[in-house]
Amino acid sequence: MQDFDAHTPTPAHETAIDCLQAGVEAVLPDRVVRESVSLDGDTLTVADETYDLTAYDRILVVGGGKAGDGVADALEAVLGDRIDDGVVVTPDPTPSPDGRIERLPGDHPVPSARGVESTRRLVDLISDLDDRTLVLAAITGGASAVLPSPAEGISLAELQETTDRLLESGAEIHDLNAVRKHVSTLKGGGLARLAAPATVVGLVLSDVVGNDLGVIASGPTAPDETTYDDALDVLDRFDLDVPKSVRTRLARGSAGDIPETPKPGDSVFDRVTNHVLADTFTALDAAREVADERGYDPLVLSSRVRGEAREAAKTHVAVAEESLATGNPIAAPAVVLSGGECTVTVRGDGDGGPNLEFCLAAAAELPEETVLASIDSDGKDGGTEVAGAVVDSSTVDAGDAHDALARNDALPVLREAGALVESGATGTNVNDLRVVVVGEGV
Ligand SMILES: O=C(O)C(=O)CO
Repeated sequence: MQDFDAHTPTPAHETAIDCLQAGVEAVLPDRVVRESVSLDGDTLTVADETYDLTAYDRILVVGGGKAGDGVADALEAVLGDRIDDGVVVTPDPTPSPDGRIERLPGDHPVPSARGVESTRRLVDLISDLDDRTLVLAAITGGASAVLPSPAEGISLAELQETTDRLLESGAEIHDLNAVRKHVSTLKGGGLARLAAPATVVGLVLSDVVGNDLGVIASGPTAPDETTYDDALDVLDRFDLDVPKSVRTRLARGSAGDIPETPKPGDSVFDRVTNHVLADTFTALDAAREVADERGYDPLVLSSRVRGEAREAAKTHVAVAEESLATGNPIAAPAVVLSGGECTVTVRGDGDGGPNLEFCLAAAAELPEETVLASIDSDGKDGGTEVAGAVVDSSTVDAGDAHDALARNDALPVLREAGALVESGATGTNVNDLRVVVVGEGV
């Protein structure tokens, strides 16, 4: 991963960026997998579980998402020629160093034709397995779009339109994925169902608040707690105008004409174990250490902040104000950290994403002696090519900020102010990471 590129005129700005960089480095798949997966003779250990490899004739690696490539690299490094075959689908696939795991392309945030083709290869690999096969599944955020397999009767164009509507709606990921799980074959436990009776071990990097396995990447290896009715309810609640084929499928499912996704207790999960190897808290913990080393009092406010980005920003400004005024919840100089997944309800046609909106809204109200930065850990906020921004009370004029927010156009204003944080694709994906440095730079 390249060093973050950001304007850091003061030590407080530097601290903010260094905290974020350390946070992302702590959740890079290579580091995370090597910390949790090891091979000793014929014993494979994943987190606290061991697998006797003499029980298997074949070991396959499948999966995908934004961190899929890194997970595959690390597994190749740990398992070497014990891996027999594999297909991993990611947005920017790099050739496998030893060619054991095929790396194929998929796209995000909207699924693409090449993603469908790549996923078909993965499906072919895991169809018809026996109980002497071990499947290691890289489950990482972004896979809902990167790894598409539209259900019968739904075209790619219809899946793309449905994804667009869902993304624009401001719906949270639980709702979004309740729909996606019911219009595709691999999601909602579909991968586990296809691979049964093989043993499936999910290696999960969570980008979902609360680490709900049924939601991360739309839960290909996890039981689905949602139903066709839930998916229909999402369409109604957000007043979503989706293609007829999608509504028809959900209605038929709701009427019992199409089988449900596998639920908790279903026998397809008898040989499935999922391990969450890293999440947002892992990143915040590393950021906290950096703040501590710099002489700040660190406080992890929450790894579960969600809701409309511009509203969450106000809460973070309020925390900074309180810290300066009364020393609560922590006295300055302090570093307040948070993570989570904010959303944006798109009303304008500008450029931006949740982290950019968060920063712009905060910049309009931040007290002096405060620096705030917010990034998407994957390095691309919303549909932009930038990770996020770092701001202080002098970054933007409050009126300009409000005008840009009304157009959902945070990117140009923050670019003009020289406030962008650029990292390129980081190769990993947990949630958004935020840092507020309150008080003088130490
Ligand atoms: O579903 C996805 O792909 C997400 O990014 C959430 O894990």
